[in-house]
Amino acid sequence: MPSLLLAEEIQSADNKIMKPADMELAAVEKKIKKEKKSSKKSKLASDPEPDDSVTPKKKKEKKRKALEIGGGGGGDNEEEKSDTSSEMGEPMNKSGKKKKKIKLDEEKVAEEKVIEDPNAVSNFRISKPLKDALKAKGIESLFPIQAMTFNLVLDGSDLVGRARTGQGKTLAFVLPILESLTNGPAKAARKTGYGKAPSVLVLLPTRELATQVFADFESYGASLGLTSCCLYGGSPYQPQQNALKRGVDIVVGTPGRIKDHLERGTLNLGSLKFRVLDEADEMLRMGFVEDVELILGKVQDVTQVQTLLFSATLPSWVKQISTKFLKADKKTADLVGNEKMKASTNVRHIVLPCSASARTQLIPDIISCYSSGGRTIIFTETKDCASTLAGVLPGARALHGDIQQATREVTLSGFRSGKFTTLVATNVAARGLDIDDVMLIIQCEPPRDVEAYIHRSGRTGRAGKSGIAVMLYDPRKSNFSRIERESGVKFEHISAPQPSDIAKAAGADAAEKINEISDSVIPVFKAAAEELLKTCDLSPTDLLAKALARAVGYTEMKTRSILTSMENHVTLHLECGRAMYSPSFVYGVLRRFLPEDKVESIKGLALTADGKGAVFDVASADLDIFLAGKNNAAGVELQVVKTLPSLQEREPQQRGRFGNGGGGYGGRRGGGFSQNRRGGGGGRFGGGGRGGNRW
Ligand SMILES: Nc1ncnc2c1ncn2[C@@H]1O[C@H](COP(=O)(O)OP(=O)(O)OP(=O)(O)O)[C@@H](O)[C@H]1O
Repeated sequence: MPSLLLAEEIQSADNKIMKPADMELAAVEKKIKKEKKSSKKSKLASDPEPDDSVTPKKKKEKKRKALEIGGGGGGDNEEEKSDTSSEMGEPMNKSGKKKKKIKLDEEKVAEEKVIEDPNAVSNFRISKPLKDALKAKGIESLFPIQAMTFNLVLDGSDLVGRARTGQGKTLAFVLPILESLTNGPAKAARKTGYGKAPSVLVLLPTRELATQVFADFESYGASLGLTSCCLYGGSPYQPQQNALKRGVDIVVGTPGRIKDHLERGTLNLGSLKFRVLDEADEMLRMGFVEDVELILGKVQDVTQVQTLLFSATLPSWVKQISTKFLKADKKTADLVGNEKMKASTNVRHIVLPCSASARTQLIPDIISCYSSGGRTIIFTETKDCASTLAGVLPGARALHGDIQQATREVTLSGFRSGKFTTLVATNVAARGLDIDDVMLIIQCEPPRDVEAYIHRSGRTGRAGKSGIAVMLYDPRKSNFSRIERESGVKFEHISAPQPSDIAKAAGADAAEKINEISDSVIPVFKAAAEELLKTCDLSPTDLLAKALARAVGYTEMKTRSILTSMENHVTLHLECGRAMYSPSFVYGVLRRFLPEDKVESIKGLALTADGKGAVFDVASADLDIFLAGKNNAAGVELQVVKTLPSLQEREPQQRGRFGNGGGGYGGRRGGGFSQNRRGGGGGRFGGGGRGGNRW
């Protein structure tokens, strides 16, 4: 039975199972030994053994020398500087007083262990060139998943590794593989010379992710003289073929293109020492697993190959299917384990009710409220939705599987470099992508499975930074309780930011900037300003307020409903003293005091969880009609809602072949807003050919 290494266990070089506490103590013991050795040396130096042959003159000379050694150091530490020897060989301070012997004991060194980092790169069997490469990127200490698995991989184990998103799983396999190929067990078997067959194969679910992991292997591998290439679809075969012909150590790629090279005979996997499935659960899912199985099966002797599986999500079925590829004595390093929270703990997870029709107005305000000026990734369920939304959001670009590969690469590099800061993507960007300064993730609706939620929200809050993930949901069509249950996330419930809140912040910002404007503009605008003051009956303050509004792009102030986030709508709560158990019952109550056209105009009708009432949106212009009408209906309570009451959950509508259920938002017959979003061809996210690229 493979041993399960949880967060509290870690493999030592001699295969003893160490707990981090043990490891820390080992480091402490090592430090004590080092301190004792050095204190003995310094003691000897400052307090040599009494020597009978030493005459008084020589003794004085020795003492002077000892004084120099003890007191001559330039160190900061007063003790070091002033540490000198006395006749009794005891260390003395500058004033010549005897100093208490510095006793190095566990407590003292234990205090220092706070300074000593057990995960420091120097504590691991990492060669200097690789250490220097890590240091050049500011990495001096390994993340927990890396520290936990480094020795396991370097010493030859098959491994299943899990850590939450953004916790450094890539280097958890890159570092030990590179070390093993150049200074470890795989070194002898590594092929060399022109046309060498690769020793490492790394499979990823998307081209973008393959490119990203390839970049790590290429930059760190170069420090050890190892070469890599990246094989993914949508790009020319020839350069890939040339690289394989010259010979590489490491091949990174997507299954579709790797399979093509195998069929063409341009890729030989017969000498592999490592097989890695990153985002393993995705790689073993329907649509990939057949290609993956065929590719992994190309090795001649599986006993000579180490297989590593990594992901932030490892549903239970993965463990069964992975036994096909892993040795019986595989190790499991699981930093998530049975913890309830499976998503990133560095992320604020927020839900916000919003109808599909309100998204394009609401999303820019969510970005201005929550992106803190950083980058935003917006996830949609279909490619068409991604393209449509990117087309209407100022400065946004789309990324999905129907876009030409060259355009995808330009888009992603533009997003990484900050040429634009809003990316609208399908799940092609959900996993693994590591992009600096992504502060906000918006999901337009709850995704189909909890893994998608965990990976999408994990594009922010990486490497210990914080982030915000906002998930929009249409109270009538979908709910998020399953995601909440399965991900362990406790969502923060907020209602849509009101346009007035956004405008207020923008206005204050604009007012501040007024003082930065050069006086040179005054003569040009003075006449118009005087004319305005003369002809307009507003006070100067009100006039200035309008000028500020205009400056930040507002010509009117709209309200936004809290149920559907639709502008110029307001949410009402209806009760009638009896249980309200169906929408048609609610329409019947409304017909008792409203004309038919007003009844039909309500939007987003949803029943409250207590079964006593209903909420719905009405046009702000009709509010008085609704409130006046209820006075003629005995027992009817109708009021404007300030905070959304909890609503009856609805099973997400079965999405048709083309995206959603076709019904959509609005009146009784769902006749409101309906998006007939084409989902494209086959595959889970439409479009996409064989495994390689389904989003
Ligand atoms: N030891 C380290 N010290 C500092 N930064 C690190 C360290 N290891 C990795 N990083 C950085 O952390 C970020 C996340 O790493 P990585 O993309 O490998 O995470 P991941 O666990 O694979 O995430 P995901 O589950 O989303 O794929 C990267 O920017 C990486 O450079």
